[in-house]
This record gives sequence, C-alpha cells and structure tokens, in this order.
Amino acid sequence: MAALSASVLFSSSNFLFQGMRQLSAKYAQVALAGLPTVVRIVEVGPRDGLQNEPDMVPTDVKVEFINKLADSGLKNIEVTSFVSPKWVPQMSDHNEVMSKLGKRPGTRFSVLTPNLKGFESALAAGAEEVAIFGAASEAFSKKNINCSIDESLERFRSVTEAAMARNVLVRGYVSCVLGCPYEGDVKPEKVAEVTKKLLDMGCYEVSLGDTIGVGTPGAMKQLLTEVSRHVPLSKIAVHCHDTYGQALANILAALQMGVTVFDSSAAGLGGCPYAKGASGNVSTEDVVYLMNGLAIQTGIDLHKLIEAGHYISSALGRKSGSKVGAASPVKSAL
Ligand SMILES: CC(C)(COP(=O)([O-])OP(=O)([O-])OC[C@H]1O[C@@H](n2cnc3c(N)ncnc32)[C@H](O)[C@@H]1OP(=O)([O-])[O-])[C@@H](O)C(=O)NCCC(=O)NCCSC(=O)C[C@@](C)(O)CC(=O)[O-]
Repeated sequence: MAALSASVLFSSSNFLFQGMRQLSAKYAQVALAGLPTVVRIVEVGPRDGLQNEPDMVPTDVKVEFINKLADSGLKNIEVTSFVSPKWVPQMSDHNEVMSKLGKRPGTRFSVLTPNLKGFESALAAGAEEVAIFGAASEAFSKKNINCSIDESLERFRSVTEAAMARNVLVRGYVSCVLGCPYEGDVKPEKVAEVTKKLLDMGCYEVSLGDTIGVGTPGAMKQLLTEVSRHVPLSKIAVHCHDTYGQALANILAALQMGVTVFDSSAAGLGGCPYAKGASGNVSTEDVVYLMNGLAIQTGIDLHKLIEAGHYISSALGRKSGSKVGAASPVKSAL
C-alpha cells in the first residue's frame, strides 16, 4: 500500500481554480435532442471497485475514500457487502466501515446482501438501503452465490419482505445481461424475466450489469427494447464494466433509450471475483465528463471526484483507471 501522506497533491487553491476553469469552460457543452437533462450516478467503487483487490485495503482508507466521494456530491454510494468473508475477504470489514462512516444526511450508503443473514447483519450495522444481486445466467449465479436463479429469487424474496417491514430500500442487480463468462450469450428475454421478478418483489430499481464488459451499443439497445416490454425503463439502471472499452458508448445508447441512472466506479476500479477477466467499471470521472459535455446535470463536482479517484489510486499504488482522471490538470502523486 503506497504511503497516503504523499498521495494526492493539490498544491494551491490557485492551481485548483485554474484546473476547474479548464475543465468547465474550455470545451463546449452541447445538449443533444431527446436526452434527459438530469441523471443519477450510483457510485460502486468502494464495493464493486475494491472487492477484488488481493491485498486488504485498510478500513480507514475505504472510509476516507467514501467520504471524499460524498464530498464530491455523490448521493448514492455502495459502500460494502454483507457477504461471506470466505467468499469475498476484502469486504469482511463491513461492520467497521459502516460504524466509521455513520450517517450522512442527504447521502445514501447502500450495501450488498445476498440472503437474510446478510440483511440482518446489514440492518444491525445501520444500513438504510441494501442491494440483492441475481443473474440472468445459471452458471454465473452458481459461481457467484452458489445457487440457481430460482433459488436466488426465493432468498431475495425473504430479504425484500424483511426490508420492506423495516422501511429499508432494496435495489436489485441482474448480472451478465450482455454476456456470461461461462455461458456466452445471454438472452434479453431472460434478463427481462429476472428483472421483472425483482421489481415485482419490491426492488425500487434494478441495475443491469454488463459484468464482463462485452456489450456494444446495438446489443444494449436490443436488451433495453426487450426489457422495456416488461418494465418501465424509469426503474432501470445500467452498470457497465469497461473490459472492451465500450462502456461509455453503451451508456450513451442507454441514455438515448431513456435510462437515467448509471453505476460507475471512481478511477475505474473493480472487477467481480467470480467473473474472471472482467475489468473495472466505467470510471465515474469519465461518466461525469460525458454528462457535463452533454449539458446533463449530475450534481457532482468533477474536480473533487478526480481528487477522490487519485486518492484511492495512490492508496492502491497505481495510476487512476480513469481517462479523465489521467488527463485532468488535477494531478495525482503517481
Ligand atoms: C451467498 C453466499 C453466502 C452463499 O454461500 P454458501 O457457502 O452457499 O452459503 P451457506 O448458506 O451454505 O453458508 C456457508 C457459510 O457462509 C456463512 N454465510 C452465509 N451467508 C452469509 C452472509 N451473508 N454473510 C456472512 N456469512 C454468511 C454461513 O454462516 C456459513 O458459515 P460457516 O458455518 O461455514 O462458518 C456466498 O456465495 C457469498 O457470499 N457470495 C458473495 C459473492 C459476491 O459477493 N460476489 C461479488 C458481488 S456480485 C457482483 O460483483 C456483480 C455486480 C453486483 O457488481 C453487478 C455486475 O457487475 O454484474
């Protein structure tokens, strides 16, 4: 772990101010007809981004990272998982992360819960939102959560019932929506079926995960067309990994279809431990830059976000995986 004290150097406010001007005013903002004017970004870096890190990231680093993300204006941040520590050791400090974070008015910290046991622990730790995570591929479901899709939906039903009884919000995920590392192609009809079941059991929104980042805009549009036959796209988020460099193009395609919620990871961190070869999520900095350029509001301060991305990259001892982070006048120490 690189020394944090030497992490991110924003030497003077003057430098920051110049950088801010360059990023906000140098390039034109051009709205495109038919696109929304506001989107919501769900930051998944502290969970999806860090869950695959081989060395244990210190809890205090995670907490500092999350606080920096919240300071940038992100209102929805997925902060940890209440999963088996044998399956995902990196998330085993979930209780400490939750207690050190505490509550932050106006910001929702959500956590992953695969079953009732995870939900009860999350509740005890003070979670106000949980996410259940299923898949559209049987093989991936088995590898990731050790049960079939139908069995997973039964477990999730217990979680949503318990959550609704306690006024806890539940978000749903469907993984492998554009391809599976074990089964290859995944049918849009299967994605739509699992999505509808998650919404019917009480999820307020379902995020469609291109877990291994194989999708292209045509496939994304085909998928959303099918999904929209069964559920309104106002209930859908997209969660693109950037393995093949298609994530931003896929997000633009989803925007054009009417999706307004996007998951991303600061510094492009990430990868699922049970999806071999999958790279990180699309970087939040790149998504915010795209939205800024399209005159779409995110409520996020890009400079503070870049700072958060550099902070965690420095802590991990590597360069930011964000193109915008790397190009920005706000520099990291690396
Ligand atoms: C679901 C299980 C637990 C089933 O795992 P299992 O082994 O089948 O569970 P089990 O019910 O047989 O229990 C086995 C042991 O795990 C314990 N256990 C059982 N449940 C929990 C829990 N909640 N928290 C803590 N411990 C738990 C349980 O108490 C027992 O402990 P033991 O008696 O052996 O000491 C396991 O497969 C698991 O934890 N999987 C999590 C995998 C994971 O986190 N994957 C990454 C997240 S998904 C993702 O990244 C994709 C996404 C969301 O980002 C979207 C996308 O990109 O597509």
